[in-house]
Amino acid sequence: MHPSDERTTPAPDVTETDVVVIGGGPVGENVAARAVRGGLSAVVVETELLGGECSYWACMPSKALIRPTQALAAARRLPGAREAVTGPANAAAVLARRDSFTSGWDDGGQVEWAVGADITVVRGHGRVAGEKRVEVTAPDGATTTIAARRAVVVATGSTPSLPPVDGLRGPSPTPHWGSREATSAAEVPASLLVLGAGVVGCELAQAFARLGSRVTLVASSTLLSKNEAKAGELVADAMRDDGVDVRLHAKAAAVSREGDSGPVTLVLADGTSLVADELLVATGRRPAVGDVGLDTVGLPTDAALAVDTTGAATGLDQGEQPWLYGAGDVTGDAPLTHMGKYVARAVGDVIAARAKGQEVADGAWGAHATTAQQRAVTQVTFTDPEVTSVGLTAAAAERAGLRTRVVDLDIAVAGSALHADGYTGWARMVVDEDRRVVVGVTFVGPDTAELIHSATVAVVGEVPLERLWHAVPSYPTISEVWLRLLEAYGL
Ligand SMILES: Cc1cc2nc3c(=O)[nH]c(=O)nc-3n(C[C@H](O)[C@H](O)[C@H](O)COP(=O)(O)OP(=O)(O)OC[C@H]3O[C@@H](n4cnc5c(N)ncnc54)[C@H](O)[C@@H]3O)c2cc1C
Ligand SMILES: NC(=O)c1ccc[n+]([C@@H]2O[C@H](COP(=O)([O-])OP(=O)(O)OC[C@H]3O[C@@H](n4cnc5c(N)ncnc54)[C@H](O)[C@@H]3O)[C@@H](O)[C@H]2O)c1
Repeated sequence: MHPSDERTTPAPDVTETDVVVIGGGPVGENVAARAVRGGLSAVVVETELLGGECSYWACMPSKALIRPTQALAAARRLPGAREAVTGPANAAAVLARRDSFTSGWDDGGQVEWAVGADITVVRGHGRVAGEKRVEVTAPDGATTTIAARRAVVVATGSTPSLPPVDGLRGPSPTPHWGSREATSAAEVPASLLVLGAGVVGCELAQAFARLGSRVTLVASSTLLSKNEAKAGELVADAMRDDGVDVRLHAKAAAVSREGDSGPVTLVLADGTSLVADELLVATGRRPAVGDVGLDTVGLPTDAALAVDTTGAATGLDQGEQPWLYGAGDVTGDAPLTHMGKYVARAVGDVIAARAKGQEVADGAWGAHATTAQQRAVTQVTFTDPEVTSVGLTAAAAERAGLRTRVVDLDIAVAGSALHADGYTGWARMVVDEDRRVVVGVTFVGPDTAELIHSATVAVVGEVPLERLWHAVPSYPTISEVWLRLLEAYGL
């Protein structure tokens, strides 16, 4: 039973509503909130904790683990502040602060928010059960069916995917940490192997290293390989400075463990044996479509739920009035909280608009279109240095057939020099030469997270370079990098 069950509307009370949302993560919550704002009633079916992965095992706890030691590292870069840092981070205090951000894994606050927003929360496992119907299995095993007058939205998120490595395959893989165990860890292991150097692997490898673990990071290629290559290089350098043993182009062959909690061994394809107290497997996630009843409407249960630009499911005949929608990680598109919530707002709004017979604005950048999913996905990887990006990488722009010009430079402006001694940063601007607008930007460097929104506005606004020139960065800030990028371009 969930701690906040008494604040949750019991399932049997609800048999019909306008919109049923399966999955109460950040995305499902936002779909429901927008639908209610549009005058509809909405039920969210949640099997675990309202708020989803993001609130309890992903964004919030991981960032809470990262931020304190980033502040320490920032102080160490500043003579005058550096001298006041007289010891290592207090790991117990960091973990306690992390606990406060997850509300001790109690979703009572979220349930209260939902109730206040006129959203009905039903505890249980939801499955599509044919057109406009959702079957809910309550925690006690009781089953009920909710009819949706307008729409069913699948927002079930994603689950970790294990690589085909001996000892990790099969129904009972070697005990190890996934991102859940890492972000909710009760203590910092003396040594930690991290398999996978994507966003989860990199953020958590550095976080645990800075909290006192001896960390080995095993990357099958380079670090953060979905980003511009330079980003991964700079993060690898910083990791090494933090004492992380970074293994690039390493292939994992087998994993084993002494008992359930003894030391864990990771054998690489070249025969190298790595041993540590704990192993974090962070090799990606897959859409949670397995047990959601998509087969009852003829959709596959082993692939992401494909959707159009209004979030309506494709692959089944929905006519003029779609009833099945998907949003968030389950769609496989940009698995990020802020992008999922952006889609959620469009989905909630479009369901309400269609219900009222209003015109749907689904053209590029229309109110009901999720155009940014294709053209302006933003992401911050909270390593130190942060890796922040929006839109297309240079390679993606080329693949898209654009005639591009790429401007690269080190971030070395008055603002960055003042920000930290020895500030190391890098910027890339990708310009569509035919339209003379920016289609992609990457910044790598301490505290560039707050800089990326300027780039997002430039990309989404399709601001011509000649007009961007008149956006004057304040002196002395790291934003002066914009002026240098435009000068390097030739303005
Ligand atoms: C370690 C880590 C750190 C991350 N950090 C960031 C970050 O800093 N910034 C960022 O933007 N993104 C981050 N992400 C990604 C982010 O967590 C996801 O993109 C986001 O949670 C997706 O939201 P969602 O609502 O689609 O899915 P989820 O948050 O996964 O929520 C889905 C919900 O559906 C429920 N559910 C599933 N199946 C059913 C069912 N059949 N019936 C009822 N309920 C069901 C689940 O219990 C869950 O509550 C991180 C991910 C990880 C793993
Ligand atoms: N700050 C953020 O925004 C943030 C933080 C964490 C996670 N996320 C989201 O969560 C999603 C999942 O993150 P993730 O890091 O698990 O996935 P990912 O897809 O970003 O990275 C997985 C990595 O594992 C590697 N890999 C796969 N098989 C391997 C193997 N056998 N051996 C070694 N490496 C292997 C891949 O090459 C890849 O680099 C991301 O797509 C991201 O959108 C976002």
